[in-house]
Amino acid sequence: MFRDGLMSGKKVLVTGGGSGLGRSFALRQAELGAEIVICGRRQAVLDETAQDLLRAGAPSVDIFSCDIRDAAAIDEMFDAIWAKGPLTGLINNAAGNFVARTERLSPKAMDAVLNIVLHGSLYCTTAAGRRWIEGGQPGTVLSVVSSAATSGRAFTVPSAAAKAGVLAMTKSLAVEWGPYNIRTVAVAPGLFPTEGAWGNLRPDGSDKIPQAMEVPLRRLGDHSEIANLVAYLMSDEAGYISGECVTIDGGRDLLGGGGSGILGFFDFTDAQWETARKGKG
Ligand SMILES: CCCCCCCCC/C=C/C(=O)SCCNC(=O)CCNC(=O)[C@H](O)C(C)(C)COP(=O)(O)OP(=O)(O)OC[C@H]1O[C@@H](n2cnc3c(N)ncnc32)[C@H](O)[C@@H]1OP(=O)(O)O
Ligand SMILES: NC(=O)C1=CN([C@@H]2O[C@H](COP(=O)(O)OP(=O)(O)OC[C@H]3O[C@@H](n4cnc5c(N)ncnc54)[C@H](OP(=O)(O)O)[C@@H]3O)[C@@H](O)[C@H]2O)C=CC1
Repeated sequence: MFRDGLMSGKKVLVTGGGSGLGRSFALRQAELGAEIVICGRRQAVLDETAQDLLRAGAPSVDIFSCDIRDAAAIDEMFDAIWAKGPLTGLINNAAGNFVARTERLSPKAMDAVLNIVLHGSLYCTTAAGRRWIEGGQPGTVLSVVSSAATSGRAFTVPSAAAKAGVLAMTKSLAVEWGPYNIRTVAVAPGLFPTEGAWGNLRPDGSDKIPQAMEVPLRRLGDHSEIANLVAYLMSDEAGYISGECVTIDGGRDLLGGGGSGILGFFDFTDAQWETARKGKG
């Protein structure tokens, strides 16, 4: 689909790039010639993916065990990256999310999600932007949001609120940093199977109908479809796109309110919520 070497000369950090969609984004850009940096909390996951990235063709791969809730740790990571050469792009992909009745959330539970998604994305974005501006270098920030950012989503309220914040950040910085030749864009994925999303968001009994039936195109997304979109948006071919959020969900958001998958939770019993919370769902 793309010319060989589309991403040659690029160096991209994917937060949460060791697994799930982030891993697929990193792999696709490695195939297209980008140097890759990934971070996450689990060292073993990062190590394994680093080998896959080299095999895929990345000219270099760096990994950082870094919790993006920690602004100081992020700054250290960015210093270490810049010491070897500046990034050209950042993908805010790492996230945390789970289903719960909002009125029962503890402050710690709210913070767990907000600190990863909203604070982590803002810390990483400013860590990159500050360095690009000081160095007089262009850059691209792509943030992975969801249709919850615009439509809201019941039972995952901290995530919806955080994603809305990240989308507002994207649109705000497209203006503020445009004169520095820094682009900020977003993608809003629909249903793309990953361990994290399916493990945390689909406890037993929550699917009233088969998941594919929540989608007008009658199927789930394939990782290659969103990885190609992300590669395009990160490339110079998308050089005039800024402040935009591209939805890639087979039309699911147009069903309204986060899809019919929500309906199962209205009838959840206390026992089902407890099972979901313990991760057995
Ligand atoms: C398929 C369809 C796609 C549908 C498509 C819809 C797409 C929506 C868009 C977003 C999708 C995604 O992000 S999918 C990505 C999902 N991936 C992940 O979540 C992976 C990373 N997640 C995590 O690490 C954890 O789940 C998370 C809890 C967020 C953070 O872990 P921590 O170890 O930091 O936190 P913990 O110490 O375990 O918990 C912190 C507090 O949160 C509470 N807590 C934890 N889980 C809880 C739960 N289920 N219900 C209530 N409360 C909970 C704990 O009790 C603690 O509060 P106290 O008891 O008070 O101490
Ligand atoms: N899959 C889907 O259908 C959808 C996904 N999305 C979005 O796509 C993105 C990827 O989701 P998905 O791949 O499904 O999620 P996963 O849970 O599978 O992956 C999340 C990644 O983020 C990392 N991560 C989580 N918390 C932190 C942290 N505090 N610091 C550093 N890294 C962290 C995890 O690594 P580790 O645990 O090792 O830290 C993991 O590699 C997210 O932004 C999500 O909101 C949006 C809509 C739908």
